[in-house]
Amino acid sequence: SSSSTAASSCQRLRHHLLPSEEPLALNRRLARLFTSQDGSDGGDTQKPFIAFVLGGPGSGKGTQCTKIASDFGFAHLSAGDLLRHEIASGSEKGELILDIIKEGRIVPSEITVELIRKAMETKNAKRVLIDGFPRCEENRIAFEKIVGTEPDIVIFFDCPEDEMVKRLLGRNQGRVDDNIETIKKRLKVFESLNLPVVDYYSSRGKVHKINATGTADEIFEAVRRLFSSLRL
Ligand SMILES: Nc1ncnc2c1ncn2[C@@H]1O[C@H](COP(=O)(O)OP(=O)(O)O)[C@@H](O)[C@H]1O
Ligand SMILES: Nc1ccn([C@H]2C[C@H](O)[C@@H](COP(=O)(O)OP(=O)(O)O)O2)c(=O)n1
Ligand SMILES: [Mg+2]
Repeated sequence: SSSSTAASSCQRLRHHLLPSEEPLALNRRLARLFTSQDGSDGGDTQKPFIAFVLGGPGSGKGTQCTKIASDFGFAHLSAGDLLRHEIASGSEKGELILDIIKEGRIVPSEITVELIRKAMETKNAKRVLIDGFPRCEENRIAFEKIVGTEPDIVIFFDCPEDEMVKRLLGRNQGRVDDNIETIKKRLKVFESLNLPVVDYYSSRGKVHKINATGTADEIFEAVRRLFSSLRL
């Protein structure tokens, strides 16, 4: 929005301010008004509501995100899909990403965060699900630095390993990493690098743990309860 709009808003808002109010307090109040959650500014200046969606490989992140997106009006950004899209583009960066994904390892944060940042900018959505990210502390710190914000909530889908393995072996999407050797590596990487990120957000009171066993519909009942309880 242009500065003239801001200036006229400023004038319109003067009567909300006390005569004695300090300029700093005035700026703070204006900033708050312009970032209010009422949706009146079309999403341009407003910080989106961000949910990180975590869980082991095969825990059902993608499946549940599709449902959340359609029922609660979220944009769904899958870090894995963004990386696979880069592979499919045939770029040199894509070749590097493919080599890493085949090994079950984590792609350098600057690559993934840049893809997420661009996708967030393009979608310009008020509510965003970031699926499969951050996968490690390095991912988390790079996001905070480059995007300059933190998630509002973190969803963690808790699923036993044997169930995850069963689901991944039955996924049938032709993925280069859904074979038993790579799956074993991904599970190790999940435990050693991704669980610490969940612990970090737990200590900050942001994690909502959901039991990810049962049918997709049963799990979504718990997910629906959670999202219905949020002030979005
Ligand atoms: N609750 C569930 N029970 C059984 N299979 C499931 C369930 N949720 C998802 N799946 C299937 O398991 C596989 C992995 O699910 P997906 O949503 O891709 O998980 P993630 O994104 O966490 O790897 C997919 O083939 C999906 O259809
Ligand atoms: N933040 C991320 C997300 C995914 N990746 C890579 C490494 C992961 O094993 C693959 C696949 O991720 P994806 O989230 O699609 O996989 P799952 O849905 O958990 O089965 O992509 C990454 O390097 N960094
Ligand atoms: Mg997925």
